[in-house]
Amino acid sequence: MTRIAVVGAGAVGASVAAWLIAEPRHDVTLCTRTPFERLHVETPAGPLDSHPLVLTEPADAQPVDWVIAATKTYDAPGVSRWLERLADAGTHVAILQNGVEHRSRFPQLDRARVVPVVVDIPAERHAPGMVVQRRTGSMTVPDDAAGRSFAALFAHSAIELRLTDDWLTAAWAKLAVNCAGAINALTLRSAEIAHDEEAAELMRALVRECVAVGRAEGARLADTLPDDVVAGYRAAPGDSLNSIHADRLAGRQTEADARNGVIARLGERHGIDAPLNRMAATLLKLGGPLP
Ligand SMILES: NC(=O)C1=CN([C@@H]2O[C@H](COP(=O)(O)OP(=O)(O)OC[C@H]3O[C@@H](n4cnc5c(N)ncnc54)[C@H](OP(=O)(O)O)[C@@H]3O)[C@@H](O)[C@H]2O)C=CC1
Ligand SMILES: CC(C)(CO)C(=O)C(=O)O
Repeated sequence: MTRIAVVGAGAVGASVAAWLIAEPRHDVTLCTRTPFERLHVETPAGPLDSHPLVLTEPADAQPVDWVIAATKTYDAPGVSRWLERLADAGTHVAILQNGVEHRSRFPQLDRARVVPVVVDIPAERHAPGMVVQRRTGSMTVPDDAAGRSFAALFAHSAIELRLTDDWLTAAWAKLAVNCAGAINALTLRSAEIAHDEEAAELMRALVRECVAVGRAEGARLADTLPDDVVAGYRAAPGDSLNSIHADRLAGRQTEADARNGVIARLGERHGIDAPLNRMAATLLKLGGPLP
């Protein structure tokens, strides 16, 4: 039996947990903030239903083989409280979050046992334990021992696991998609807004800043990325909500710093200005959660 704890059973955590639970050799515990009894995930391959063990208090947790952290980036301190109970010297920790700072959010962990995961699984949470996974999607991890063990956990699942020897580039390419999502969060309009040429041009401009800073950090990003990102939004179902837009609608804090602010912050290290991403992060912060 592989003991797995999923910390944060929201849109991504619940989707991933549902697939992990479907493998009988996995002993899966959900570590949540809001309790629920039934986990129901609508996946492109059909519904996955289960009644997993759900803990809400770190004090009740025991060490496991794998911790899968899938909270928002700003909830990293809450994850660390769970890790104090869930992780011992043999535990691996996978960080399923957006942004490019997966490892630096958890400096206390042994680098060899951390798997930073680029998640491309569009999913929406409708109620605690009730999630719609829009696409089967993929997860990209470094092609090292820990990354390969993480991928093996999903061998039975429909989620595609990609191993890469250039995780930095994968993370920045995903950040390019996410930084453009600020336009959805600021206007409160779903993916369809990318068909508006003025909005699309703003998305491209945000991505151009991301490309400049990402390249300075060492990522190999294509010149076509700004157009590719807009094409991706245009190809998505018009009503899809990205997670930062969903956060605003739900009255939650947003990941603006991890998705836009980071481009301005890291840009400063290289003398590259990223005023549009700085503005997006500032407006999302000052705009705060909707009432
Ligand atoms: N949704 C998506 O389509 C995608 C999201 N991502 C990224 O994945 C990450 C997770 O996003 P997403 O799943 O959308 O987020 P959600 O807000 O849907 O889920 C986060 C979950 O973490 C829980 N949580 C917060 N603090 C704690 C804590 N201390 N202990 C236990 N649970 C806690 C929340 O609890 P509560 O229920 O109480 O709020 C919530 O259920 C983000 O970095 C996001 O950017 C990446 C790709 C796609
Ligand atoms: C762009 C998307 C939907 C891709 O999985 C995402 O990362 C998010 O909603 O945060």
